[in-house]
Amino acid sequence: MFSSGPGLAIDPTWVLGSCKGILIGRELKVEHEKSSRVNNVRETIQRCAMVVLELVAQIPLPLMLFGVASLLYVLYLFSSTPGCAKCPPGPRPLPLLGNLLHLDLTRFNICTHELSKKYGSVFTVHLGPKKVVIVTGYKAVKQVLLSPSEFQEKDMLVIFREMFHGQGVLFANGKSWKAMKHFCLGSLRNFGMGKAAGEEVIIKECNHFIEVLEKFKGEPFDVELLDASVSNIICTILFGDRFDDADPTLREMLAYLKQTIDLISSAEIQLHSVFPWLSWCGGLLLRNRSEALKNYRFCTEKMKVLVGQFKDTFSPQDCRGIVDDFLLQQLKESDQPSSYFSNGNLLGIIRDMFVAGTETTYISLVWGLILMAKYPDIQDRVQEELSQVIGHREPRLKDQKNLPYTNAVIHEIQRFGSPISMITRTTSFDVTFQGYLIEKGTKTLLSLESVLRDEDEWETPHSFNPGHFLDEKGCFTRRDALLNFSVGHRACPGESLAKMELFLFFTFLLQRFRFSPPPGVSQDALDLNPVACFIKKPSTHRLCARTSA
Ligand code: HEM
Repeated sequence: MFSSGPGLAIDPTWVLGSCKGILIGRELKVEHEKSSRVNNVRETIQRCAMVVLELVAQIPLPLMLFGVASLLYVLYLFSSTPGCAKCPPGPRPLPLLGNLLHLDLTRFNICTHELSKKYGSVFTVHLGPKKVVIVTGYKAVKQVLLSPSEFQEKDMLVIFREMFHGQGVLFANGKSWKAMKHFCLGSLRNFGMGKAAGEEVIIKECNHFIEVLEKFKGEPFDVELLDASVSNIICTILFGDRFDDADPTLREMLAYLKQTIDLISSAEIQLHSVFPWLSWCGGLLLRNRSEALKNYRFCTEKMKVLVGQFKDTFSPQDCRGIVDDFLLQQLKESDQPSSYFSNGNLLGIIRDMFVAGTETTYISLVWGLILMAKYPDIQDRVQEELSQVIGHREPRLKDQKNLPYTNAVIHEIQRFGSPISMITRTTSFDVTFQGYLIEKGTKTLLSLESVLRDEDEWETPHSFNPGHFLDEKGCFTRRDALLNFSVGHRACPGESLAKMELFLFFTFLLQRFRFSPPPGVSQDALDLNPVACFIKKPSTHRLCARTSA
């Protein structure tokens, strides 16, 4: 995915830094050695690369930049407009670099918005030599998502293929994905979603987080503290029990998850996805890639230990959670050589549920608290409604229908602060879409952000406005264009669970606390611009939570 990641723009300081690193003789590391023949070829390429880089490094920088710019300009002038007449339109690409120099990928959503104004809701850009079709706006994106067969497969960053090998759900395709998605939906229903037991698990975590916040006595706290409580919900559903907040396994997994998301957002990894052959230069040029792969291997080892403990204590009569449910299925299909219930898929399911079930919900909640601190009038109205309808007792899911304003605010938080701004697909065959030809295997980026900010669907798309979800009588009203969980065959299987979590956490916290910016920071100064990242995260990190009167 190329969401609002900080981009493919090549930072010259980074390139020079890497060259310098090479010249001072950093040791060559060649990853994933498969055969000595391949190694020899790689080593030769690396040696050649070093020689070339040494030569290039001797050229004065201004001269080198002038040379590269002139070469690209000449190539641009002599290149014919690529693509076919029937393909979606788009800016004219440079040879090799495509539109990388036109696109500010640290503001990819804004770029996409601007390009869609010029070229329409379906257009082509070239990320390096790779042609990518971008689809924007509610109508076009929904049409792709609900297409029966045209855009079936998910397209993935190269690093995800290297890490996950098509196991699990999130980064899988084909028959294995289908079997695992079916399992996830069924097992989530059994152990979490739409059940009283699921509600109890969430309420336990809400009360736990309230205790954590009370210890700050109104002093500023780091919103990242929320991640352990949110994560413990999916951990309980997976493993049958929560981790202590300070448990080293939980802390390490959360830290590695955050670090890996930042690494994957880096220019290096985005660049690698455009030019996969860069990995032939080993760990030298792609240190973030090596670091992300190392993190992933570390987490996989941790998960293997956990799974081992589960296998040792597994009893088919007493399923503790999704992991046991998987082991039971594995046992039932043990005589079927083609079964998808493999150990690899078990690790994949745990990883996907942990990642998707933690980061997205936690970020949505953080957006919610920041928005309440920024707009105290809206916070007042929510607290007034909670006090009238619920009073001092604990909120419950059944209260939702009696809290129209609070419900509208929670839905608007999901629209305004949706963590996933882009999803990817690829065409399974040549497709005619909205009159354009999209050739087989074309990477297709669907901008969910453009749906959630579609000017034809939302009255004030760029402002936080709970009125989007209220009718003229003040009753809560659903909006079809709220596609933050996606739709169609790849839609989020955790949608119901996430909605339960958002409602309960939000009402528990707002009933108990008044959220405000830290001392010295005004409401106006609270920054609503997301940090450029693979996942759309807010940049503010500290807030105050004072006990409500
Ligand atoms: C506010 C919270 C959440 C949001 C906004 C969200 C959103 C999404 C989106 C947009 C997708 C991609 C769908 C696509 O490619 O079309 C997705 C996939 C997925 N989500 Fe969520 N999600 C959330 C919470 C959760 C939770 C709590 C879980 C786990 C229980 C979860 C598990 C998954 C999985 C396993 C997939 C992959 C589905 C597939 O590829 O078929 N998500 N989610």
